Amino acid sequence: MQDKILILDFGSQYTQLIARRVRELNVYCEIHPFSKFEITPDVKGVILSGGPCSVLDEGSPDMDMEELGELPVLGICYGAQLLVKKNGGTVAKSNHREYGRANLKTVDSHFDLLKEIEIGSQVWMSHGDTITNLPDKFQLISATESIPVAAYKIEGKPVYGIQFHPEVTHTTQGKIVLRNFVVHICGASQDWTPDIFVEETVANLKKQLGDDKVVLGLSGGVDSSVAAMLIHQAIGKNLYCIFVDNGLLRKDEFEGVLKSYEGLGLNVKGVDAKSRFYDELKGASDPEKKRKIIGRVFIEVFDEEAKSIKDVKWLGQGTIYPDVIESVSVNGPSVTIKSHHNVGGLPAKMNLKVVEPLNTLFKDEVRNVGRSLEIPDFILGRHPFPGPGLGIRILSDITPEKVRILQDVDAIFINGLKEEGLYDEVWQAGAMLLPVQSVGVMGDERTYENVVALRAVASLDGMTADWVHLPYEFLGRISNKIINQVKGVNRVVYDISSKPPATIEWE
Ligand SMILES: Nc1ncnc2c1ncn2[C@@H]1O[C@H](COP(=O)(O)OP(=O)(O)OP(=O)(O)O)[C@@H](O)[C@H]1O
Ligand SMILES: O=c1[nH]c(=O)c2[nH+]cn([C@@H]3O[C@H](COP(=O)(O)O)[C@@H](O)[C@H]3O)c2[nH]1
Ligand SMILES: NC(=O)CC[C@H](N)C(=O)O
Ligand SMILES: [Mg+2]
Repeated sequence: MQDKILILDFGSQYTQLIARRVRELNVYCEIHPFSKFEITPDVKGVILSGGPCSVLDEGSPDMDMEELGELPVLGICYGAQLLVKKNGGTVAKSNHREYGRANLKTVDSHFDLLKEIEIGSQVWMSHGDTITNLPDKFQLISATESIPVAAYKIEGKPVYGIQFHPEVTHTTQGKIVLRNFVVHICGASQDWTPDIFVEETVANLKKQLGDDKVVLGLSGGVDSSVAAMLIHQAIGKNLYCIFVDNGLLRKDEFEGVLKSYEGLGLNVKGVDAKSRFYDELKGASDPEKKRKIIGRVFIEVFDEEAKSIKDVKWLGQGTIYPDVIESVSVNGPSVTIKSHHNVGGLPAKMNLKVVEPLNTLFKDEVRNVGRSLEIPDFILGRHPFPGPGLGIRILSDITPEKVRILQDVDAIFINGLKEEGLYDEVWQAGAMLLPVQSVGVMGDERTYENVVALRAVASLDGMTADWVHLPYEFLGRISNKIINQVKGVNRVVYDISSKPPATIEWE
C-alpha cells in the first residue's frame, strides 16, 4: 500500500499547490474537505491548509483534532491559527493584512521542521490575523520582524504550525520545509513514481473491471489516450474506444485523430454525431447550458454505442484532477468555477458506471504516466483541447457557419505556431469567435464583420496560467493571414489576461 498524506482543505487558493509540492517529493497525497475525510492506515500525516475565513469569526471552519489521532500534523496559516485557538492561545485581528514577502528573523533549527532553513530566509505571507500568544506546551520555532510567531511545535507531539506558505515558490526554501515534514517527520516513503502508478492502477482496474466490457470516450487528447492505454493494459479487447465527431472539433481533426491511433493496438470507432449536437445546441448561448447539453449528448451517444456492443457496464473517461476540482466543490469551501462537460455536465441518471483512472492526477503527471506507457510524443505533446471544443469558444449560439469560420481561424493560428517552432513553447492555444461585429474597410468597401481573439498560455497544469509573449511579428503575420483568408472576419485581437483572474477558455 502506498503511503499517503492527507491535505484537509479550509478553502485556500493555494491548496492545490500544497498537493503539487508534496507529489513533487514522490509522495502520494489527496485533498479532502476539512469536514469530510477518513483516516485510513495508509495516511502518514495531515496538512491543514490555509483559508479565507478568520478563526475569530462565529461559525468559521472548525474540526475535531481528536479525529487525527497521533498522526503528525502541519497547520499552514489558517490551520496553524486554528490549532492555537483550540488549545487556548491567542489569535488577534490586526489592522492591516500582511501580504507578500517577509524574512525569518529567528530560526530554532533544533526542531526538525525548519532543519536546514537559514535565518533571513524569504517566506510568503498572506494573512490578516496573527498568533500573538502561544498556548502552554507550544514551543516557538521561528519569528519574523513583524510577527512574533512564524512557526511552532506542540511539545511532545509531532504537531506543527506555520504562518507562512511553504507551497508557493516565493518561499524560497519552502520545498525543504515540506520535505522535512512529509519525509522526516511523517516518514512517508518517496516511492510514488509514474511506473508505480501504472503498476498499481492496472492491478486495481483488473480487480474493478474483471471480465466487464468498457466503452471509453477517446478524444485524441492526452488524458483519454493515457486512460485508454491503462485500461487496455488491464482488460485488452474488452475495451471499446469511441471517438465522437461532435461538430465542434478542430479543422480536419476527426480524420487526423483516427489516423494517429493506427498501430497503437486500440480498438477505436469514429462516430459522426455532428448534426445531432447542432440540433440539440440550437439557440443555446449560456456557457453552462451549452456545457450541460454537450455533456448529455456525449453520454447519449456513448450509451447507444454501448447498447450496440451488448453487455457493456462501464463508461471510461480521461477525467483528470483539475476537471473534478473546478466542476464540483469537492474541496470544502472552494467554489464551482465551471462544469467541465465530463464531470459537472454529466446527466443525473446514467446507465453506465463511470471509470476514470486519472481523476487524481494533474496534467503534467498524466504526461509522465503516458511516457511510462510509451505513448508516442506526438500524442503526449498535443495541446489540451476541451471536450466541448469550439462550442465554448463561440461566445454565442452555435451554428455550422460559425464553426466553419472558427475552424479556419484556429487552423491558421495553430499551423502558424507549428511552422514557426512555437507550438511546443505554448501550453495551450486557440481562437475565440466573439459575439461582436466591427467596422472595417477592405478594397475601398465598408465591411461589418466578426472579431476573433487569439489566446496562447503558459502553464504547468492548467490551474494557473499566464499569457505567452508571442513575437509581435508572428502575431502580425497570423492576423494578416486570418483577415485575408477567412471570409467573415475583419479584426483580430490578442488576449493578454492571466489565470486567475481570467480562465483559459472564455466560457
Ligand atoms: N470528441 C470526443 N469523443 C469522445 N470522448 C471525448 C471527446 N472529447 C472529450 N471526450 C471525453 O471527455 C474527457 C475530457 O476531455 P478533455 O478534453 O478534458 O480530455 P482529453 O481530450 O482526453 O485531453 P486533453 O485535455 O489533452 O484535450 C476525455 O478524456 C474523453 O474521455
Ligand atoms: O474536457 C473539458 N471539458 C470542459 O468542459 C472544459 N472546460 C475547460 N476545459 C479545459 O480545462 C483547462 C482549464 O480551463 P479553464 O481555465 O478555462 O477553466 C483548459 O485546458 C481548458 O481547455 C475543459 N475541458
Ligand atoms: N491564508 C490564510 O490562511 C489566511 C488565514 C486567515 N484568513 C487570516 O487572514 O489570517
Ligand atoms: Mg480534449
